[in-house]
Amino acid sequence: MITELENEILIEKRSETSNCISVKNVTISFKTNGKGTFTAVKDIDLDIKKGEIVSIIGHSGCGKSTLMNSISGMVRPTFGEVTVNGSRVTGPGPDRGIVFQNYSLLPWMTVYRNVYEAVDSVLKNKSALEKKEIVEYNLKMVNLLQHKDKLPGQLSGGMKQRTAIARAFAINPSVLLLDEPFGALDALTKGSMHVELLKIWNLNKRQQTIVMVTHDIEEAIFLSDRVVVMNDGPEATIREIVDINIPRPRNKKDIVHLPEYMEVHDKLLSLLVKNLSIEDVIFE
Ligand SMILES: Nc1ncnc2c1ncn2[C@@H]1O[C@H](COP(=O)(O)OP(=O)(O)OP(=O)(O)O)[C@@H](O)[C@H]1O
Repeated sequence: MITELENEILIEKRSETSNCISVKNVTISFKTNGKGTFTAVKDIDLDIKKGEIVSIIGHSGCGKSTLMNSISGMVRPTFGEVTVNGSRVTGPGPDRGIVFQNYSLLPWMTVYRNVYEAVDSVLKNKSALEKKEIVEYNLKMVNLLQHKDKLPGQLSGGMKQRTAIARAFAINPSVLLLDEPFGALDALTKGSMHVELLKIWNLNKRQQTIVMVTHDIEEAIFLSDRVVVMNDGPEATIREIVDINIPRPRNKKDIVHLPEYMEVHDKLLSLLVKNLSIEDVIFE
């Protein structure tokens, strides 16, 4: 007879070996206006295990969103394939919640309605009361309950982004795809959203797979198990995948003093920043 805890560990161990997302030999080219093609990313191979948090980092325009969109199903690979939970991705699906950098809220619906519609279309077997509770819980989490009746046009950039985050969290998908989700937020809100994200991940027994595009090295280290560093495009490839071996739970204030943190921070900086210092210019 095994205990509940042993059972959970067994499940976790089993899931550690199974890939949730598999990007196989993916190349993505776009048609350009002048009848040519532009290859954004080339020959990408990336396996992400169930329950992993993986960040994608790289310079602006290198193809992070393109790679992410091949997982969300918004962009079809020109070559290669992406599978999620064993099924080939052919379009968006309710198993993947997405937060874009440009919010993507429906402008004619209130904050409450934007979240409710998503919950209503995905969690069909919940009662109306349960759906209302889920929406309110998630709006409270992002501090927007008091603004629930506003339209997107009446919100600040950060508030729009928080609405989009609440909407993605509310449907509790097995895969959460976050494209610079916290980019528009002030440092304090960003910090508390990081904690909320990890809280939700823990509540789901760390079984939810999270892929996040970011420009923020500290954010990537705090949240991730691995950081995928991309080369510049066109024809961008994966430059290196860096493991973040910092034990969880992580405390933002404490981890920065750990040798593992400093080592991985240095490594990411040197992979991403070409010139770490500038020569003083001497005017004669
Ligand atoms: N639909 C499209 N048609 C043509 N080119 C595209 C399309 N989508 C993306 N690209 C090009 O692909 C390249 C990668 O774009 P992508 O948005 O993936 O970069 P990114 O790394 O996410 O950038 P950022 O960090 O600035 O958001 C860019 O050169 C972009 O212009």
